[in-house]
Amino acid sequence: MTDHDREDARHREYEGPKWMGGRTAPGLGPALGGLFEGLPGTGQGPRGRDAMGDPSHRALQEPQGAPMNPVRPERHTMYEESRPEQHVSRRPEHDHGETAGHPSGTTPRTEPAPRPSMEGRRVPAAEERAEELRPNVIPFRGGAQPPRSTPPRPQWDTGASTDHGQVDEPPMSVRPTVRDGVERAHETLDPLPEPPHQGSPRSDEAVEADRPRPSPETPRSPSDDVPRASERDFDETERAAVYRAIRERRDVHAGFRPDPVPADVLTRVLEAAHQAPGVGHTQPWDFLVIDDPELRARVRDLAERERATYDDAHPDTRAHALSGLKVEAIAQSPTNIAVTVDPTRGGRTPGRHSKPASYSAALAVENLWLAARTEGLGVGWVSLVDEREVADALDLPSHLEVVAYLCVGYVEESPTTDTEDDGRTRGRPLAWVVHRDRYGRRGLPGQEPTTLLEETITAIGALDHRAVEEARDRQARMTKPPGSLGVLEEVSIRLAGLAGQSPPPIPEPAAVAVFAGDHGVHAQGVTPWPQEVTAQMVRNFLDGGAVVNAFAAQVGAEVTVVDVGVIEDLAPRPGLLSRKVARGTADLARGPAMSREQALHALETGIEVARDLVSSGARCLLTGDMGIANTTPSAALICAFTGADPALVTGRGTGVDDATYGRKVEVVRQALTVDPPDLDDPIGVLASLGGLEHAALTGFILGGAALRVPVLLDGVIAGSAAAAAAAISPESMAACFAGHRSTEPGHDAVLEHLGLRPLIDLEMRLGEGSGALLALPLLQAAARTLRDVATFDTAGVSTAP
Ligand SMILES: O=C(O)c1ccc[n+]([C@@H]2O[C@H](COP(=O)([O-])O)[C@@H](O)[C@H]2O)c1
Ligand SMILES: Cc1cc2nc[nH]c2cc1C
Repeated sequence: MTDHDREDARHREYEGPKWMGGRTAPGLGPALGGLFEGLPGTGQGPRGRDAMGDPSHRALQEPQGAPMNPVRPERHTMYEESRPEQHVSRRPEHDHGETAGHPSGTTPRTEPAPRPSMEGRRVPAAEERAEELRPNVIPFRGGAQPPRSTPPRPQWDTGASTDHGQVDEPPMSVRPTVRDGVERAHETLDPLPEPPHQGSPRSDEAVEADRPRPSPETPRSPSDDVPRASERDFDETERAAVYRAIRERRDVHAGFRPDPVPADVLTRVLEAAHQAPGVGHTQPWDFLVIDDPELRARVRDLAERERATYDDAHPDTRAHALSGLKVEAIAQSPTNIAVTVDPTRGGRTPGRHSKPASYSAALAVENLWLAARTEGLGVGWVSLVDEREVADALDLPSHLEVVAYLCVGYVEESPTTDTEDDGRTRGRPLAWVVHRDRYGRRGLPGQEPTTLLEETITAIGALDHRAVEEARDRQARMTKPPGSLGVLEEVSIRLAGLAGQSPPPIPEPAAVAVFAGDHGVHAQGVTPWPQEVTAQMVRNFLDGGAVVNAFAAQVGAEVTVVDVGVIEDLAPRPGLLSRKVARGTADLARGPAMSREQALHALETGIEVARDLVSSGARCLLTGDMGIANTTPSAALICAFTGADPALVTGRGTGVDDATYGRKVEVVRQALTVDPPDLDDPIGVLASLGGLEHAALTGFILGGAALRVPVLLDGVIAGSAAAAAAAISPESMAACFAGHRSTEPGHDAVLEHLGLRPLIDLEMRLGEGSGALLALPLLQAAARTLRDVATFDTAGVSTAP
C-alpha cells in the first residue's frame, strides 16, 4: 500500500456527523455550479508575498528557557529567528515560569470520557480531495486545482509588501499545513467564467448555461428518450414554457404602469388561481379584486405605518429601501388582489387539521403569480402589512383571513427583470436544500451525496489573480503617493482578489454572528466569572444592551446571536438562533471537550449561519463570541495549531489574578498532555480542546470563505478558530481579515501563525465581536478607495518625476 493509498483509505473513512446520519461518501463534489449567482468571480492563484505581514508584527519569540509545548516541542524553534522582545515586553506582569497547581477539591472529578479516535478520520488534504473530486465537481471557484508552478506563498497574500518594493520572506510561523494550501493558492487556473448575477436580467441562454448538468452517469429522464405517450403529455416547447414561467416569476416592487388589466386577462389569471390544489378540494380561497383607488390608499396608509415601525427597528437594512417601493406600488398598480381564506370551508374534510386552509390559499397565490407572468403582468406581494388590519380596512366578514395582498399590473420593464430584491440577496442554491435519505446528506439527484463540510471545503478557492493585479495597478495610479495608504492598500487589493473584481464591492451590509457556549473547564477555576454570565450576556445581546449592540449600531451591522452550547435554556427571541449542540463542553483538562460528532455538528452549524446571513444579504461577516472560560480552550487550540508553549499564549482573559493565571497555564498544558492532538486531524483537535463556539466559528469562517465574502475576525477566540479553519482549508485565510489585536498573548501568536495583520490595536479584550466591528469601517474604506479615488490621469494631477 502506498502512502497515497493509505491517505485515500483514511479519507474514505471520514464520516459525517452521526446526527446527520453517519457515514457519508467523502470528498464528493458539491453541486454548486451556477448556483451562486451574484457572487464575485472565480478565484485564481495569487502571486507574491505576505502582503499583510508586517515583519515587526510577525516577530515573536519564546524567551530563553521558557517551557516548551509538551505537544509539539519542535515548534520551540518556530520563533527563534524572530524578534525576542515582543512577548516579554507585552506581558511583563505575567510570570511565565511560575505556575500554580490545580485547585484541589473544587469540583468532583468524573471519569474522563474517552478521547475521540482521531486515527483515520482526518479531513483529507486539498490535493487529495482535488484528485478525488474532479469527476464529480461542478466547478465553483477553485475546487480541484492543477499542480503548482510557483514557490509557496500564503494564498491570502496578494503579492505586495506594505513597504513597496522589498520582498519579505514568508512568516516564520506558517505551519506546513498552512503552507500546503498556500502552494495551491499560487497555482494558475484558467479563469472560470464570471457567474451570472441574479440581480440583473438574464437571457434564456445564460439561465440554461447555468443549470446544473447531470453527471455522465445520471440516468436520462424517460421523457428524453421515450416518445410522448399521449396528447396529454407535454412536448418539449410546452415543458420549456412552464419551466420558464416558474423561473421568471418575480416579486415586483416597482415600475407598475397605470393602464388597466383587460378583463379577459384578469379572468384567466384568476381562473388559474382557482385551479390550485386544495386539501379535500375545499377551495377555501376568495379573491377580492380592488380597483377602487380610495380603498387602495387606505391599505397603502396601513402599509406605510408598518413600514415606519419596521424601519425604526431595522435602520439601514436592505428591507428598509425595498419596503418603500412596495408601499408605493399599492397605489401605483392598477389592480390589487386580496387573497383570503375561509378556514371553515369544506366542513370536516380529512387532512384539514394537519394542513391549514391557508396552505391551499398560498398555492392559489402561486398559480396566480405564474399565470400573471405568462400574461406579461407583474405581481408584487405586500408582506409588510398586518393582515388583520387589512381585513378590517377591506371590511371582510369576520371568518375570513387575508393570506396575501397583491399588486397586479403591467410593468415598465419586462417582469423578468429581477426586482425581487436589490440584487443583494442570493437565492439559496438548490444544492443547499436537497438532502438524500437523511437530513444533512446533501446531493442533487444523480450525484453522490456529500456533507456540508466537504461541500464547503471544496468550494473554497484562491484569490483571483487578475483582480489582484488590476487593484494593485489602480492603487499605484491613484491620486496619492504610492504606498501612502499603507496596510489599507493591501486590504483593498485582497478584497478585490476575493471578490474577483476590481474595484471590489464595498463590504456592506455587515452581519456579526455571536456564537455562545459554555465550558466544562470552568470547573478548574480558570476564570473569576460565574458560568451563568454566558446566558445572561446572551439575553443582554438580545435586549440590545451590550457593547456589541452599541458598536454594531454605530457601524450599521446586524447582530445575530447563535446558541451553540449555552448550558441554560434560552427562550426563542428575534435575533437568536437556537442551535444548541450540547449544554456546554466537558472539561478539556480531563478528557476531550467534545465528541467528534459534536464538533462536526457545531462546524456545520457555523457554515449554515454564514450561508443564511449571506443569502439574506450580508456582504461582510464578522465573528463574535460569548462564553465564560473560553479563553482557556482558545489558548489550548493556539498551542496545538502553532506549537507555542502554554505559558506564552495563555492570557488573563476577563482578568484573572496571578494564582488563577498560573492554574490556567497548567490546565492548558494538561489538556495538551492528556491526549496529544493529531495535527493531521484538525477536527479531532477542535473536538479535543475547543469549545462549541470555537467549532461553530471555524465553520462560519469556512462558510464565508466558500462564499467569497470577507470574514472580519475579532479577538483571540476568533483567532483560535481561524487557526482550525486554516488547518482544515488553508485557502480559507484568503477571506479572513484580522479586525484587531486583543491583549491576549495567544492572539498575537495565532495572527503571526496565520500571517494576518490586525487593523486596529486598542488594547481591547472583550470579545462579542467588538474589535471586528470597530475595524469594519476600515475594511469598507479600503474597498471604497479603489472605487472612488481618481487616478493621476483622470484628475489631471502630475506624477512625481
Ligand atoms: O476576544 C478576546 O480577545 C477576548 C479576550 C478576553 C476575554 N474575552 C471574552 O471573555 C470571556 C472569556 O474570558 P474568560 O476569562 O472567562 O476565559 C468570553 O466571553 C470572551 O468573549 C475575549
Ligand atoms: C460581563 C462580561 C461581558 C462579556 N462579553 C464578552 N465576554 C464577557 C465576559 C463578561 C464577564
